[in-house]
Amino acid sequence: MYQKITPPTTGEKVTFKNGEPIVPNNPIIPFIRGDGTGIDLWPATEKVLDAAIAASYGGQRQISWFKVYAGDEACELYGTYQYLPEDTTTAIREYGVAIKGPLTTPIGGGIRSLNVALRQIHDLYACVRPCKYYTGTPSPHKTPEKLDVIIYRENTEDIYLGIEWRQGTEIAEKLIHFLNTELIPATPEHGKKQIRLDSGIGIKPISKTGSQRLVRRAIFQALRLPKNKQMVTLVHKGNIMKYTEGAFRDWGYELTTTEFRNECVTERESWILGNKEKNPDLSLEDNAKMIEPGYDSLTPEKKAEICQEVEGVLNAIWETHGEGKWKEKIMVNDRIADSIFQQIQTRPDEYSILATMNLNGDYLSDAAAAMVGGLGMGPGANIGDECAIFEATHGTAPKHAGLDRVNPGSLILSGVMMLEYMGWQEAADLIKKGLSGAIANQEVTYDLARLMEPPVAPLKCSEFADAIIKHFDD
Ligand SMILES: NC(=O)C1=CN([C@@H]2O[C@H](COP(=O)(O)OP(=O)(O)OC[C@H]3O[C@@H](n4cnc5c(N)ncnc54)[C@H](OP(=O)(O)O)[C@@H]3O)[C@@H](O)[C@H]2O)C=CC1
Ligand SMILES: O=C(O)CCC(=O)C(=O)O
Ligand SMILES: [Mg+2]
Repeated sequence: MYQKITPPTTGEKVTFKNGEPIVPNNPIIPFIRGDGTGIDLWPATEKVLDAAIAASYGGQRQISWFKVYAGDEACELYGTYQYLPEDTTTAIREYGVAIKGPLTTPIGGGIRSLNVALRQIHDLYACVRPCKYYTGTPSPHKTPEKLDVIIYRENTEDIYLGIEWRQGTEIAEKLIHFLNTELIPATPEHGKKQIRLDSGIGIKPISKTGSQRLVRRAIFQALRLPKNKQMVTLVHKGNIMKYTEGAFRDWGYELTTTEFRNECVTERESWILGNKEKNPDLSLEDNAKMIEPGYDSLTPEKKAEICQEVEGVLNAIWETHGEGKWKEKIMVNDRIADSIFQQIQTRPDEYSILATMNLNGDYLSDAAAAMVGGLGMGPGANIGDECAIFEATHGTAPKHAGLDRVNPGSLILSGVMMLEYMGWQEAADLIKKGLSGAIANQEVTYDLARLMEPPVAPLKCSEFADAIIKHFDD
C-alpha cells in the first residue's frame, strides 16, 4: 500500500461516524515534522503529548506515531519535486487524525502551498484557530485577557483555490480580452470598466455550500460554549465584494434563520424585538426607522422593504423569541473585515466566534494571536467530516530554524486541540496546566521572554517542553 513508509505495528485507526471521530485507546496518528522550525517544534511537541498521555492514563491510552513526509523532508526521501507524496495523503486518509509542523511555500512562483493542498485534498473545510490568553503571558496589548475568540475560517475555496494566471501569459491575455469585450459590456452595472492588459488575474470563488457548511460548524461550536459566549460574527468585506463576500454574509444569515431558527437570533432581529419590547405600541415604520439609519432619505420602495422586514420578523419570531426570549439564543451578527481588526482590539470581550472566508481568516488569525502573546501561542486545527489535521497558525519561521529557540506552545496547543477532539480531555487539561505553570514561573522561550518586564533569560524550545512537563505536578 505504501511506497516508502511503514505504519507502526501496534495501534488502530480512528474512524468517523456522522462527522465525529471514534477513537481507540491506541490510535495510530500520522505526523509531518515540517520544514524550517518544524525540526525544533515537533520533538518538543511529541515529548509533551506523550508525557501528558502517560501521566493521565497510566498506559491505558497511548498514541502510536506514524512518521509521514511532506516538504523538504519528502523530497529527500522520495526524490526531487516530491513535496507531497501519495504515501502521505493515503496515510492521513487511512488514519483520519494527523498533526503537522509548518511547510514552506515559495512566493510569486514555484509550488503551490502544501498546507493548502492538504486541506483541499482531505476536504478539511473548517480551519479552527482559538485565540485565548494564558495568564502571565506578556502581550503588546493592555488587556489581552479580554480576548477569547475562536476563528472559524473557511478552508477550501476563496482565492486559495489557486486559480490564477500570470500577467503576460496567453490565457491571461485571452481572458482579459474576453472580459473587456464580452462579459463586462454585457453587465450594465460594470459600465465602461476595463481591466488593464498588463494584469495578472486571480479567481475568487465563494460558494453557498462552502460558506454554509463553515457557518454551520461555527454555530454548532457556539452551542457548546457558555451562554455569555454564544455569539457568531460573520466577517466579510461585502460592501466591496458584494457577490462573494457579501454573499457569504447573506448565506450565513440564511442558514441562521432556517436551520437554526429556534437556536439563533440575528442582531437586526434583536433590535426589532427589543424596540417592540420597550414600546409595545411602536408602529412598524417607527421600528423600521430605529433599525435603519438614514431611513427618511430612502426611496419609497426601500422604505417599504424595511417595513416589510420588520413586519416579517415580528410575525415569524415574536412568539418564540419575543419578550426577551431572544437573549437566551445564539446572537449572530456581522462585521466588515477592516472593522473587525479594530474591534477585537477596542472591544475584545464583545466577540466570541468569528466565522470568516479563507483570506480574511488567514489575516485575522495572525493578528488575534499577536494580541495574546504572538504566533508562538497560536494553535489551530483543520477539520472535515472524515479527517482532521492539527497545525499551528504560524509558518516555518526560517530565520529561527534548527536553533532550538522558537516557542513550541503553538504546536503543543494544537496537540491539545487534537486531544480534545479525540475526547482525551484529561491529557489536554494537564498540558494546559503545565503550560500555564511554566509561563507563570517565567520559564518561557525568547518570544515571550523579551516581552516580559523586566525581560527574563529565555529557555530553549526543548527546555520549554521540559518546563511544561515539570509543571504538570504543580
Ligand atoms: N501552515 C503552515 O505551514 C504555514 C506556512 N507558512 C509558510 O512559512 C514560511 C515562512 O513564513 P513567514 O512569513 O516567515 O511567517 P512565520 O509565521 O513562519 O514567521 C513569522 C514570524 O513569526 C514569529 N514566529 C513564528 N513562529 C513562531 C514560534 N513558534 N515561536 C515564536 N515566534 C514565532 C517569528 O517572529 P520574530 O522573528 O519576530 O520573533 C517569525 O519570524 C512561508 O513559506 C509561508 O508560506 C506560513 C504560515 C502558515
Ligand atoms: O500555506 C502557506 O504557506 C500559508 C498558509 C497560511 O498562512 C495559513 O494557513 O495561515
Ligand atoms: Mg497564515
